[in-house]
Amino acid sequence: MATDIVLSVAGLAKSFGGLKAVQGVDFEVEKGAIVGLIGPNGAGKTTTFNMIAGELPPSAGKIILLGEDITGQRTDMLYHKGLMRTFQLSHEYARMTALENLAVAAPDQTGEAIFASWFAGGKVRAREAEVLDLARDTLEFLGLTHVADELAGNLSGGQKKLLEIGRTMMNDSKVVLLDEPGAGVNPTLMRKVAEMIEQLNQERGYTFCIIEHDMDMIARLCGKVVVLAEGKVLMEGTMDEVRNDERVIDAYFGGEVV
Ligand SMILES: Nc1ncnc2c1ncn2[C@@H]1O[C@H](COP(=O)(O)OP(=O)(O)OP(=O)(O)O)[C@@H](O)[C@H]1O
Repeated sequence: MATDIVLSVAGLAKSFGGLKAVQGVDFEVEKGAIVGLIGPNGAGKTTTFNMIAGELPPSAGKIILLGEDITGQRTDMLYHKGLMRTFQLSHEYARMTALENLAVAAPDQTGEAIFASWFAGGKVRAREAEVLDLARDTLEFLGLTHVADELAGNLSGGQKKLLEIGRTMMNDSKVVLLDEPGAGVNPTLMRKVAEMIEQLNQERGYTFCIIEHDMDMIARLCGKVVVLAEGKVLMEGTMDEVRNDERVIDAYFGGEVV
């Protein structure tokens, strides 16, 4: 395998009873790339993410992260290997503040999630002070400093999306799977989310794989787009190639020009 491939899936498949949700999917994500994973509802995109992120065991196939076979490894193991995902519906801790939500996403010095020890009492350790500093810096990067002490449950949908991206920054994740970062976000915030992704990609070297239904966002961000339909890769190419492909127009866009 070429060294510049950070993530690859080969023959990835998942069945739920008799339903073949994902049927032998292959694609590669190059280091420093932003790859789009698109397709109509029910195409198998989230199921593919769930398998890569260790939430669902594949029925068949292989997942290679940074040269290592990670097929079937759990989410927490992958977290320590620098792979994180965000969710279509944000997964914030509603009764914790925005700052605390980021702090608990950081690993502690031993590499364990800091969450377990966070509220254990005792004096604040040096690492916790460090984590709080990083959480504050991350909030500043996200433009969320003004809501640092607000309960995460009270944030807007868009602010919660930004917080999700912030969680991946607390672990300095190098490979990030974003599941619909634009869903439920207003156009202004959508541009901001796209800017954050570009900044993390260009300035911090993060590699992204993004599921998104907003084609403008995909066109803006992604060099390569992988199109799934009925659990299979229909094609991959640039957004221009994808837009003009008859199979994609038929399968994904119902015959209408994108
Ligand atoms: N846990 C599950 N049990 C049974 N069927 C499932 C399960 N998860 C997904 N499916 C089915 O697998 C297929 C693929 O679903 P998936 O969520 O991966 O699609 P998707 O491309 O992400 O769709 P969307 O764009 O609507 O989010 C669908 O038919 C869905 O109903």
